[in-house]
Amino acid sequence: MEALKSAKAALADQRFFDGVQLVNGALEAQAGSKAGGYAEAEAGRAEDKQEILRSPETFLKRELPQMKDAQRQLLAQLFAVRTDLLLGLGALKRAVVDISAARLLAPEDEAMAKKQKDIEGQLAAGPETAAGSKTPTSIITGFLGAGKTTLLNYILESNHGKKIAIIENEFGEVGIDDALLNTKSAVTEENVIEMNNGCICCTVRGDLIAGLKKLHKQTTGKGKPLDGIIIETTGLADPAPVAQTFFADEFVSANMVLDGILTVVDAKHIVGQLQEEKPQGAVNEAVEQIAFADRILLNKTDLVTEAEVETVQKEIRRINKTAAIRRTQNSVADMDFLLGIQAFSLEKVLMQISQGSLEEEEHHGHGGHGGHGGHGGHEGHEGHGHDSHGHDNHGHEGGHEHSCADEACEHQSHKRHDYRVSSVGIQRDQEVLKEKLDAFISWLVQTKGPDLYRSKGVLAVRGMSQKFVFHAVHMQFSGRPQDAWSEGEKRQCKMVFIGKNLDRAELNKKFDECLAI
Ligand SMILES: Nc1nc2c(ncn2[C@@H]2O[C@H](COP(=O)(O)OP(=O)(O)OP(=O)(O)O)[C@@H](O)[C@H]2O)c(=O)[nH]1
Repeated sequence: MEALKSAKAALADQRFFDGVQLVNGALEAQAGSKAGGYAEAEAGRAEDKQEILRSPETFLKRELPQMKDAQRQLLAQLFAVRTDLLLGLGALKRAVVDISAARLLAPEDEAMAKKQKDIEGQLAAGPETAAGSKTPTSIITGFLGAGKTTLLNYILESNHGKKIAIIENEFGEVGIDDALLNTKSAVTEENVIEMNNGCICCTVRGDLIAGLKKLHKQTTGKGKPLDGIIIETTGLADPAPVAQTFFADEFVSANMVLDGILTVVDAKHIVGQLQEEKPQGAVNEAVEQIAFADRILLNKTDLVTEAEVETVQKEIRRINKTAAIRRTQNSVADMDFLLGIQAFSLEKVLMQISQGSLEEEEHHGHGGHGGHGGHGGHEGHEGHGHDSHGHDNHGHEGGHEHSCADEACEHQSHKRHDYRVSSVGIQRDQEVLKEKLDAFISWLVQTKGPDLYRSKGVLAVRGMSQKFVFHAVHMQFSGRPQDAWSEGEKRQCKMVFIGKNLDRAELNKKFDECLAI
């Protein structure tokens, strides 16, 4: 069957969401197929389609006796492929449901029996190893009118077969976004919780926790676990306290995992929004939202020229060098770009940094050739074991880490707006000493925490056979040794910091004090 073949190809390419959608389509077609000899009544077909996606076991127990062998085999394969796709997305609980369905259809298949045992073993191993047992949660942020609700609706309308709940934070007018939401999607009213006490970022984080708890009770507590949660923040919100909730609160960190921060940017207005002068001490929300992003949707590209999009992209790169950028219209992007990105998992940091995919910016220079949509990101780094160049902290960082002899280039850099937010990358081909690293981290978190929006890194610690991997949002730090260095692999340290008023020279100097020389 064509869809099965395509789903297998998607699995091989790690396009997990695409793959899930292909399988869902095929399963729906099977459930709705009169030729299949089941689901006869027209009225029953829509329900069957939902049921085969959401509760395959119930569907199969009822329909199995009427199925022909060929259909059983096809369905078994579809569920087996969807199991692997869900594993790719880290959705362990859903994978168990699917492999159980596949086993119902093909009880003699030993490979499937083994797979079922493995997955159940992983789940039983507890939340630390089974990140998949936590509900992945995405934060959508972006300036007023950028296209956040459009993105939310697009995700909800996509045929991903997932049960996703929404938490919205309204600023000012109550309930507008709620009214705009398309209710024919996977969202049911009971899953929409609005934060009406004002701004989610500073005053109602308690409400967010309460909201998440309520959701958990309404769903997992009733045996109807969610596949995901999306939090849409107001256009004026700082996403940090929302993100920090996932580190700081015990209940939330035990049951939910932050999947990523998606920032929608209005290609036509963003440069003005970024450059808007704020009163002393006040934050520019548009700058912060870009600084925090794991994924950036450069939206409304229909309203600007190609040259303008290029300029906007360069400005974004000056603030955040690691987020992947995708140019969009009406916030339409691949589901794999948006959900299941696991941006906060230590494994992802490790993969991203060890693959060296973050290093291209330096070679491109000029700070602007970053996001070729969907690429894991690009990151400036400080060269190999030597301190970098004479840029001070007057806002010319970001795109100009290299010492540029080109006069025109310098000239251009001095005309640039000073966002005070930039990315600093550090790379050293040396090891660090553990006790000095602890002191560095403690200095970093305590003195720079408020200004440090995002940081992540992979470090080689002397005497440690594993890589020390960390990530942090402001002062919320998470790090641990994982994955051994391979035989012959160069032991090195790579980090990136995104924040306000970052003093590149100071960060380098302090980090160099940790080096084992
Ligand atoms: N031309 C154009 N319009 C778009 C695009 N994406 C969204 N819009 C429109 O822009 C307007 C604002 O979109 P929303 O999705 O409501 O934006 P938002 O970020 O949720 O807005 P707030 O809730 O006010 O912060 C709507 O009228 C959308 O239809 C796009 O790519 N091109």
